[in-house]
Amino acid sequence: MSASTVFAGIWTSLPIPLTGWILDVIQSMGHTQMTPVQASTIPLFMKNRDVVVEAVTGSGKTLAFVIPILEKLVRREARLKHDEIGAIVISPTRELASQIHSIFSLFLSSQPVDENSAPFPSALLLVSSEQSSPADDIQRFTSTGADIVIGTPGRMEEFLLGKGREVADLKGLEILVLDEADRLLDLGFQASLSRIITHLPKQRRTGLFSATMTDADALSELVRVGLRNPARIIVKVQSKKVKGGLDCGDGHNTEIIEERRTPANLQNYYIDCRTSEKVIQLTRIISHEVSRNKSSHFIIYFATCACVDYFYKILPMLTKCKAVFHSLHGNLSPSARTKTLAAFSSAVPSQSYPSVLLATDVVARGLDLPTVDVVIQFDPPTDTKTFSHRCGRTARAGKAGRAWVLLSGREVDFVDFLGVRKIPLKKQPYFTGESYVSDGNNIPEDPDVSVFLTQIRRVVMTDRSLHDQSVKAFVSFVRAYSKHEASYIFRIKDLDLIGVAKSFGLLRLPKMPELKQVNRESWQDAEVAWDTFSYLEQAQEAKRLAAVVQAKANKAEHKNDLAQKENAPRKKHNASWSRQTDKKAEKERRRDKKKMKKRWLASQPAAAGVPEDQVIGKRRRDVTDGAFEDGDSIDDWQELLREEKMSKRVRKGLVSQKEFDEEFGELQ
Ligand SMILES: Nc1ncnc2c1ncn2[C@@H]1O[C@H](COP(=O)(O)OP(=O)(O)OP(=O)(O)O)[C@@H](O)[C@H]1O
Repeated sequence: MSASTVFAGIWTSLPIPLTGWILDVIQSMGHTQMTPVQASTIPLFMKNRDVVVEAVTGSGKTLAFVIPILEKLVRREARLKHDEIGAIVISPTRELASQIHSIFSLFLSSQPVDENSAPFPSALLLVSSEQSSPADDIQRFTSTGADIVIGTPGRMEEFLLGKGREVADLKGLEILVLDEADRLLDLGFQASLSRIITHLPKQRRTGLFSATMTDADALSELVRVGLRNPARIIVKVQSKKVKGGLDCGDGHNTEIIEERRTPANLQNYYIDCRTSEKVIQLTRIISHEVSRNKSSHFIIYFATCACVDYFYKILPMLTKCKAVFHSLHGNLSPSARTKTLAAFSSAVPSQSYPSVLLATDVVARGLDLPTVDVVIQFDPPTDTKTFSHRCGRTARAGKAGRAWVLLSGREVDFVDFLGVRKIPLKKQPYFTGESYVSDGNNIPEDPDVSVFLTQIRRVVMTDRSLHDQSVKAFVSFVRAYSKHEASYIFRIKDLDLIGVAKSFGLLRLPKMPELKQVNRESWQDAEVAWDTFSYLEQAQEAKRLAAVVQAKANKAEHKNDLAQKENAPRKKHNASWSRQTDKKAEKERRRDKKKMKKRWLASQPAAAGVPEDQVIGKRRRDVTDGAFEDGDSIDDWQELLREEKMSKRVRKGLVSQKEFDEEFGELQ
């Protein structure tokens, strides 16, 4: 660590002296003194206390649990048996778990050879990878044994509660460490963590470590994680701030001491710009950092995996310097992630070839990349804790570092929001270009917005898959934006979506509900021959062409269907017209019958008080006698009889009027 770091004494000043070879390894790392978090945590954790530790990023928390774990295992009266596990460390990401594993390996590989006892076995790493399945984890454990097991929650659960149950003995477990504990106790990991913890013996020490372990987190989780009477260790950072204008009468400004939750050597800046100007500012920050501060190692954070993928393709065309770009996010395969991280961290960047890692929050926590000079948050994170962790990838171990965040419009309120949480930010003026003219009051949109838009579009138009990626990135960004924790600052309705579309260099606006009400005055689609706009990749292009043919066929079919449908209603209309005429004819026929019936009834004895059924009987007789001379068919008269009967049933309530009407139409 640099001279500006406050150290907390030499290693030999610890109340319980460290084992010789462990001390040697620490010295070989170049760490001559303890950091404050190490000086306060190591003695307590070694003395069987549970601990809840909060100290800023890059302050050396890893050794604060690695050393006590090793010391506990070394000091055991009896060595752990082959199938026994003595310590478990859980971390939220595979990268962080691997990093912790490599530190344990450094120690364990340096143990002295003892003729009387076997060396401590290597620590076992449980993370997802193409090379190692959960079955391999079991196989590695049974063949070599492991006193220390490190892993991500999912894989750890699979091991401890799955097949590992049959081969691993947890009775001797002495320590459980949750690194980035607040993240592990978040909703996403909660269920898995609870199952693991319930499975572990209660007689153990537990340590929770994080840079953002707030009191609320710690207290609410103590019971759940099974901590007993823990020691709460908070390492505070204080920095001097010159309060301008507070003149004490001697012409000097007053210096005040302020507490902060970010490393003392981290300078945190924000730039207020339009959404459409974000990419311009990003490229200018990189140029500024390279030329002014000789920075060569950058991490740039984006909101989503799709944004990382897209800007990984676009940014190299826009940055002035010849940077080497890397991309890392959770949708990449484990081996791609490992390769990228190795390439980025081992790169020997120079001012002329800076190394730039584009990433999502999968790289926000815990990763120790000591050479990172600058962190740029292209998109602000969804919560303040992540803000600290992202910034904390630079200014580690006492080194200087700078972090930048781009904020637009109402988002600037986020600065005060962070200030309250002891994360101070300084405003940095907008980086202007050569053609930028401002009249001081009314600042126009940077003319380079249209220059960049044209440039990005030119690139996008070289390959249709870039267009697909741009849309995917845009949509994913809008969706992510609406999930911000500080939703009253990051409001989707305040977001300048056209500005976002411009900075993404979209060729046209996608169809999405968020864009429905948007004023499109300042937007113009790119001129694209969509039918011939092709994919560079042959298989993908062949698929597109096949889809075009299919779409044409579908269209023709659809046209046909439409034509048929257009005819269909006419037919229906005709049909109904003809039905109407039929109905009319039927009506007339029935009216005639009715008249006939009336005439006939008038001539019957019913009029003289003869009961109805007898009348009908008489009628029937008359029918059969051929008493009617007007030539109506017998069928008609039979129907009249049926009708007569049914009307009687209606009157008795045995048949409904509706049924009657259905049967005899408007005869009534
Ligand atoms: N006593 C020490 N003296 C000098 N450097 C140290 C010391 N202890 C650790 N370091 C270095 O400090 C850097 C940061 O350490 P570490 O990764 O443990 O930080 P951390 O507090 O866990 O950070 P984060 O919160 O980001 O996970 C590492 O490069 C490590 O080698």
